[in-house]
Amino acid sequence: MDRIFASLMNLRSIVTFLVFFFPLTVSSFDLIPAVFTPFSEDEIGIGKLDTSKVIDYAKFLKQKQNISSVFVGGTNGESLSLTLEERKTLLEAWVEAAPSIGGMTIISHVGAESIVDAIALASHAKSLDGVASVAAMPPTFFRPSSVSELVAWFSPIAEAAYPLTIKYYHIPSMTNVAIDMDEFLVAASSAIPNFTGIKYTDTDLYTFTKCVSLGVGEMFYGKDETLTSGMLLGATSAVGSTYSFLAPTAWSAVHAWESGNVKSAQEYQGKITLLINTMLPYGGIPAQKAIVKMMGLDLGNVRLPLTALEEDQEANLKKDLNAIGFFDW
Ligand SMILES: CC(=O)N[C@H](C=O)[C@@H](O)[C@H](O)[C@H](O)CO
Ligand SMILES: CC(=O)C(=O)O
Repeated sequence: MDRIFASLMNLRSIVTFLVFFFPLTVSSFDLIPAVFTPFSEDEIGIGKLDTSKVIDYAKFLKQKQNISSVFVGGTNGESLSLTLEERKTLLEAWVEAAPSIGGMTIISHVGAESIVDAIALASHAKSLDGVASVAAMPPTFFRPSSVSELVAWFSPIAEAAYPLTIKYYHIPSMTNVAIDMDEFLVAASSAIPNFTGIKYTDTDLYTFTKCVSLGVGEMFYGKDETLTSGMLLGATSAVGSTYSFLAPTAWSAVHAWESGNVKSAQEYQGKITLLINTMLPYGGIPAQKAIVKMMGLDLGNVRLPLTALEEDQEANLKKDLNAIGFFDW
């Protein structure tokens, strides 16, 4: 008994020593994968939403990628190729899967071509117990063309999401909506009570910096190939496709940067960029789903008009990934 007590006291002094000399700086910077949507084969070859795979996906993220937040139904989730019902079902599956891995922070993308659908998705997200916040990209066919049009379109969606918070999802390479984000940030912050910032997927770092300098809202960074540049400029978290399978490397980059080890952060960033350069020629989403499959999690196909890699392409991608040493990172 005495020996146990003595060793406990020893343990206590060791812990006291560690805490005193190595104070834990708990970082709030989060890596949030923009999760892919699982499909299974169907008779007509367009892919059937397969939510039965979500639970394995959640476990994979937690156990192999040290991830506890997800961005559901965004670009890489092929949201604009899903029906409204499918998008709701998908979100419900993530909400149901979360407790099995001890909880997850779930951010739901609710943007849609019809504002009516976007409002319906925002209300649906709010109605579920387990969605932390939402984000919305603008319509891409009839596009808002000014800050005021964008605020006018965004406001009712934000209202439907209230009291959940909402971010604007800026991804001009896909939406062709290239409105000045610093001006929008100012206008949206004053007009919309639950607006909390921008998920920023663009290479224009000047505008990103202007947004950060305004000091209103959070800026989520969406270009994995320059994650650490985003951190330097003031990103508060990052949302990206590669954090479904490259998170250990990305976490190393984040931690190196946070502990002031710039050289090491550059090296990890270099790996992320190398992976993306290797993967992109095979096509973004199909290639990344193929990588996840090579790591033991089969999320199935993609939905038309996207097409999955042919077997030989998959083999070549694997060869290229082996050549850069990815599977040992
Ligand atoms: C255009 C696009 O889909 N961007 C994603 C996020 O928003 C990124 O996560 C990219 O997939 C990633 O940076 C690789 O290029
Ligand atoms: C990467 C990202 O944010 C998306 O797929 O929506």
